[in-house]
Amino acid sequence: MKKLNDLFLLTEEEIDLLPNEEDVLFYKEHGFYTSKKLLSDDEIDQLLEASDEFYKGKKDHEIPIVPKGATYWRPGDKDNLRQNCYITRESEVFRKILTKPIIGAVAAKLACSEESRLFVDVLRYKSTKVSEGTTIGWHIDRHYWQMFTSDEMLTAFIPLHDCFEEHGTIIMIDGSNKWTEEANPDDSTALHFADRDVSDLEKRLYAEAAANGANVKKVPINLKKGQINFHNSMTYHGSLPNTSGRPRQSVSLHIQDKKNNYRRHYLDNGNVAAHHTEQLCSRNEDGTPNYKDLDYFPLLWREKNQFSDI
Ligand SMILES: O=C(O)CCC(=O)C(=O)O
Ligand SMILES: [Fe+2]
Repeated sequence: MKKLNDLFLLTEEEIDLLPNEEDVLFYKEHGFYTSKKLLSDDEIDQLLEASDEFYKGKKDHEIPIVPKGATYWRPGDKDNLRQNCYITRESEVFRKILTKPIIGAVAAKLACSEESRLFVDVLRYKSTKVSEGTTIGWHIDRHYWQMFTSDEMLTAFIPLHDCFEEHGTIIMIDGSNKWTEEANPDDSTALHFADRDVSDLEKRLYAEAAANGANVKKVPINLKKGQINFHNSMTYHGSLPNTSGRPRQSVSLHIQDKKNNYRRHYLDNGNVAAHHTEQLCSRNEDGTPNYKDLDYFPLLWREKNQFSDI
């Protein structure tokens, strides 16, 4: 029988791509880390081609329902910012390339975890020279993920081309992963950023910084094709319109660390915090969503010797 271990081997070259101790310390201190080139030009080109096909309607598999609350662009929808959750389920090419062990291994190393599991993904297409609806307001991903126990979940931002400030690349708020929530202790931030007012989010960012006695230092993340930026779920980030002349195309992979689990969390309005993935994944015996359902949340990486046969 094939051992799961065999699926999680890195080549010598890939081992050299892992973050070192200093990189992990940088990540802990600043809340983000930019990798070496983890994807080849050929892999990125395959992803671009697959996304062109996807936007024309080609799907290798279809999710059974588009869950309520999931962003899911369809041809004919407004074209300023296309956002499609579940691309690694619907496209074989995305699935194959983005579940390469090296991506999960880097995530695990940063989170100091023996394992990483995919949580959910979003393919994005930010039209060029369109300002309306293309700013992604300041937020921390944890606000949307209150149904989880772990603060160590993280996101891999993977552009499908060189991605610089002019493309409206992702921007990190340096060190904000260490802030505690002082100024905005309510749950309105749990609304998806697409449903929030950008200037309100800007005000909240500055209020939060002031309450923490910190300055807002915005760090645009310039990435060469194949590089990936990882940010912690507690790090404030956002992005601005794309002025480059080409669409900004990217995928965000949201990743669970090993210890992450479901918890019942009540929002201020009395509702239980719920994520749209819960409409698809299996349930535990007690009826709670199974965030270890390896069908919906595949393993991206597991340290050797952690498990036996599959
Ligand atoms: O694509 C962007 O500019 C931001 C995406 C984002 O918020 C994320 O990856 O968590
Ligand atoms: Fe985010």
